[in-house]
Amino acid sequence: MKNNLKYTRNIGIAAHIDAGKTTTTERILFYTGINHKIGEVHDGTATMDWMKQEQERGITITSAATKCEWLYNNKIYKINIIDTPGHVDFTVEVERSLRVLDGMVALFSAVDGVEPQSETVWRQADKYKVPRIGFVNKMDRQGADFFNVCEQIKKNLNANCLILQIPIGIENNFKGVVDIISKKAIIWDEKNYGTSYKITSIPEELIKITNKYRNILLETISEYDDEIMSKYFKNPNEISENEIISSIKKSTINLDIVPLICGSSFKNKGVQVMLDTICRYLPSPIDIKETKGINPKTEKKEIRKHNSNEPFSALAFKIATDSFVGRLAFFRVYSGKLKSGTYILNSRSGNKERISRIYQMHANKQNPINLIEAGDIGAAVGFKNIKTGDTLCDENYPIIFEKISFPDPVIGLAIEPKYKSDIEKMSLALSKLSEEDPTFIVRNDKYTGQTIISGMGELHLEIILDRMEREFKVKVNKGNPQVEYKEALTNSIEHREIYKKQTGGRGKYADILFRLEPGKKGSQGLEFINKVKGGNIPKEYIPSIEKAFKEAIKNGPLYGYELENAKVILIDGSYHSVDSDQLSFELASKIGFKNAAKKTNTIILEPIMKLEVLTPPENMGNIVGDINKRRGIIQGMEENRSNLKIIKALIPLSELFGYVTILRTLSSGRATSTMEFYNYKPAPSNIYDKIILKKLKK
Ligand SMILES: Nc1nc2c(ncn2[C@@H]2O[C@H](COP(=O)(O)OP(=O)(O)OP(=O)(O)O)[C@@H](O)[C@H]2O)c(=O)[nH]1
Repeated sequence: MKNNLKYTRNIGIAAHIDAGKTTTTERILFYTGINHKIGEVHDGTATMDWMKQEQERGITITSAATKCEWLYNNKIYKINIIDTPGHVDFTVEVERSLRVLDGMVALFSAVDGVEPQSETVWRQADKYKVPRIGFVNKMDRQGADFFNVCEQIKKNLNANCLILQIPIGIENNFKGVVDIISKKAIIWDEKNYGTSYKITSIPEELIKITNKYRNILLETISEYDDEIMSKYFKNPNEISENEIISSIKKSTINLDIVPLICGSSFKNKGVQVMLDTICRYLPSPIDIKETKGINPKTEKKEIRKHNSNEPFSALAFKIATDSFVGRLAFFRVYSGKLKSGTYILNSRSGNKERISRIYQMHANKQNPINLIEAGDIGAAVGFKNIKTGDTLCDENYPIIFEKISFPDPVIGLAIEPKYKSDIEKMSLALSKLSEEDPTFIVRNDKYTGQTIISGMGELHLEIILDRMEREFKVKVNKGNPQVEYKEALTNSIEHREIYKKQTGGRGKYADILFRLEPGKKGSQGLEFINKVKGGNIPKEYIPSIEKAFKEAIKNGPLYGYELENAKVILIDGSYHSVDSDQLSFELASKIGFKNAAKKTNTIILEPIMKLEVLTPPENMGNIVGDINKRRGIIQGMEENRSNLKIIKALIPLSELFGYVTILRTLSSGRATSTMEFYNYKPAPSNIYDKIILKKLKK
């Protein structure tokens, strides 16, 4: 079939945990004919939750991609869907998916409204400028209130919501919706899993409210559309349905408005209309015309038009190990086409790679295809060296797209294999798992020699250990969870390092003079500036110096924790025409960093978490008192519609281990909490003693 980009949609479904993402995706697969039966999360039969751990726990852990087709307005639309996890420990899955998607369906629970993780995914979508529609799910549940959720979205997410539907009935009695644009009612059939529905006239009692919201709709879109505005003032009845639809699409793509609809995925109501809404308002790859990047050779900006006739370019957004096909790299094609069996350039590594096979993904199943074109999402095998965020391109037209940024892991765990003979198996498992997951990091503690694995939270590490046991057959002993601190320089130092070795034959020589400084506030990693004049250090050695410093800052001078940031200004140096080589300069930089860093003043930074507790009012005093005792700072208190108090606080991670159990005790099991990384802050001095004591004990 010809790839008609106009009728392609690449979308993600994202929300707070349990809002119903997987349930909704399962309905989509059923109504689009991909599945002949509806899979349910609670039965462990959801297609998209294919991992054993997902089925057992009823949560999504890894984002799954699939493709389906939907007939809208007499055209077949091809929709690539990514179902993402809601739990904050797996936020990386949302981040990387949003980076390559053109649109998002933000799901909300009609009862719980905007929840902490809804805010996180919303911010992530803002960051990547992803147009979105909102689907207020669970309209059948007791306490459901569509208009209240709309108000919360406006207030808490600062969104310009555009209500497109009025619910018909509510809770147990939820039957369907009034479509404000067509002024028609859609009532779902209770039988046949909602596959059939009636389109009828608006129930008498909803005419007034429909007219009210139709007016609000026209007013809102006319703010962004002069033509609609002038017609609206002359005679609103003259504005046609098609004009309204194309105006909404334009403003949605420009991120000016967010269309809102509602339904109940579990009760099979509203999902077909959601698919129509995706086709109607979310952008096709050609609505977003181009992607910007940098040509690594000229270092100049370039663009790739989203078009199959342009040179090939794609972004790898996920690496997964599959037991049958091996290492699978998921990628989004921005321009050109790729045939299986051909070569591409990985512009990060500079290596040419042969793509032996290309697949269209359906959860964990691969359907082999020969060709993939601009606008599409697929997976491939054959890569020797590939990382999440790599740009893949035509070797004659190299380009590097903006990288995906990932948060640093904050919780660590010391592990060792249960059986000595498993050492190699363990290191293979760890390297495969960290290749898949950029927020899972493995390091050796420089003081204790232990292997420390670190991740986004306790659940994240629990799942990693579970996967090690099941997929790689390695059992491990583990220590208690520990905080992954960071170190920060507070002053700058100038240092000269001369690395010299005379061995009789060709020796080694490198001389560098550099300044080591704290990095820019809020920045991460190394900023490297080369100020060497007149070829005192030949150009070809500079990248080795930069690489060595980048590596060196992973081991801070105080306790070996990673430096939050640093700036290195290479000022001068000298070389020897025979003895100098890249390795000499690399070693001079590594040793130079250690020696310079020893002379700096370094402090410890500790991760601070954003904690949100939901509790009955009578337990609030106890919980707030406890938060204060744990060095927490209360940020605010609110009340939700069920009269529960919401306590928001910033609190050091080191005070939050086992918090779920503590909260249970404080509230007799009635309060719940969510936490999410906020920032790093200088730790009080007693933390230094704690760290040293721990390391000495080991
Ligand atoms: N009553 C009702 N329950 C729903 C609805 N949609 C989902 N659920 C239930 O809510 C629970 C969570 O649904 P999921 O689809 O797993 O939610 P999710 O957002 O994918 O969850 P995570 O992936 O773990 O973040 C399940 O028990 C569903 O059956 C709905 O429309 N009405």
